[in-house]
Amino acid sequence: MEMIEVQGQPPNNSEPVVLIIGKMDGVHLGHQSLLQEAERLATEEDKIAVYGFSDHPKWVLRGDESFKYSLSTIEDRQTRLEQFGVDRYYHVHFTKEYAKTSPEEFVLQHLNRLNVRHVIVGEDFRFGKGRGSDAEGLAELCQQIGAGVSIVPGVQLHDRKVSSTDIRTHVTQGRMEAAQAMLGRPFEITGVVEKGEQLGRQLGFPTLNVGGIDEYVKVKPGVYLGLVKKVQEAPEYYYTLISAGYRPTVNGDSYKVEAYLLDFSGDLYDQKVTVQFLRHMRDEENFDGMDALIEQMHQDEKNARAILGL
Ligand SMILES: Cc1cc2nc3c(=O)[nH]c(=O)nc-3n(C[C@H](O)[C@H](O)[C@H](O)COP(=O)(O)O)c2cc1C
Ligand SMILES: Nc1ncnc2c1ncn2[C@@H]1O[C@H](COP(=O)(O)OP(=O)(O)O)[C@@H](O)[C@H]1O
Repeated sequence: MEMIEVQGQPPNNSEPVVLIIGKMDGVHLGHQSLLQEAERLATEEDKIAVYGFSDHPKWVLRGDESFKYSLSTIEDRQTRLEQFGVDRYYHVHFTKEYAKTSPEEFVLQHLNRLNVRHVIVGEDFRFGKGRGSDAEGLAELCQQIGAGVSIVPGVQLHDRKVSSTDIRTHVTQGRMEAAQAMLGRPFEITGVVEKGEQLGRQLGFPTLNVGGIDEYVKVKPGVYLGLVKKVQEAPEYYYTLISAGYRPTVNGDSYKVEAYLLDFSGDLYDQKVTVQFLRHMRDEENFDGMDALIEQMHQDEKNARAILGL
């Protein structure tokens, strides 16, 4: 997929595009409905493009930490959107300055450079300085640049609209099944295996430490059942016990995600892995000594095997 970095105005473009506006964090069921609409509307000549913002406005403008972290990195979004037929991603740098763009400037100057045939947004879309305009306002302005607009209704799940905000809350509360229901797949993070303190193998539970995951929302500290995928040409999956948290028993100092792969032995250092969270098994505990921790880890493994039929 083509990736275009945008600071302020996007570059001129000649090929016709069907454009979806939104960060698409997580590419959840609601986003997937916008993607289906794009597939439906795009003709042979059209490119399908996403106009996505780099950071959440509530983080950039208000410093609200709960909007700092994401369900997906830009690489994750790229991979996923490509699978849904997207040809191009405009990665728009959302800054305090950019937030001053008026609705008119956004459509008549920015979008007007893109040769947009059709724009697709969700029904609650707001845009422009101070969230000044909405989907209807977009439709009116787009008439002036000869682009059609589709306003796609939100996807409902059990009386709530599927949203990235709700999914982030589910993840931080350890509700992995609920997150999965809204995403249409398990919540996952991708990173590179780093060296830890080499304590795991002494305890009989070697764990790979997943590095480079600072952008992701932090799952609630605890033990999870999940999968590890080795990201390579022919991916391999392993059932896994995941420990996420601060490791109070061993005086851990920072938040870490570690994975103990069932029925695996080998070296995974420096490999790229994806960790998928399937279900929360228990909260993280501060054990009185290593023996109690080891005993509990054996129990965790037993519980996991029982669930998986291993
Ligand atoms: C199944 C499992 C459960 C764990 N549960 C806890 C826990 O409840 N409390 C805790 O402090 N650490 C827990 N840990 C983390 C261990 O303390 C950690 O894996 C160990 O210190 C090894 O660290 P290292 O990989 O950096 O060497 C758990 C690890 C695993 C694999
Ligand atoms: N079943 C397994 N699950 C996770 N990692 C394993 C497993 N078997 C071997 N390993 C390897 O051992 C490393 C973890 O060993 P550990 O003693 O916990 O060291 P570290 O503290 O560096 O993570 C992993 O990064 C991986 O390369």
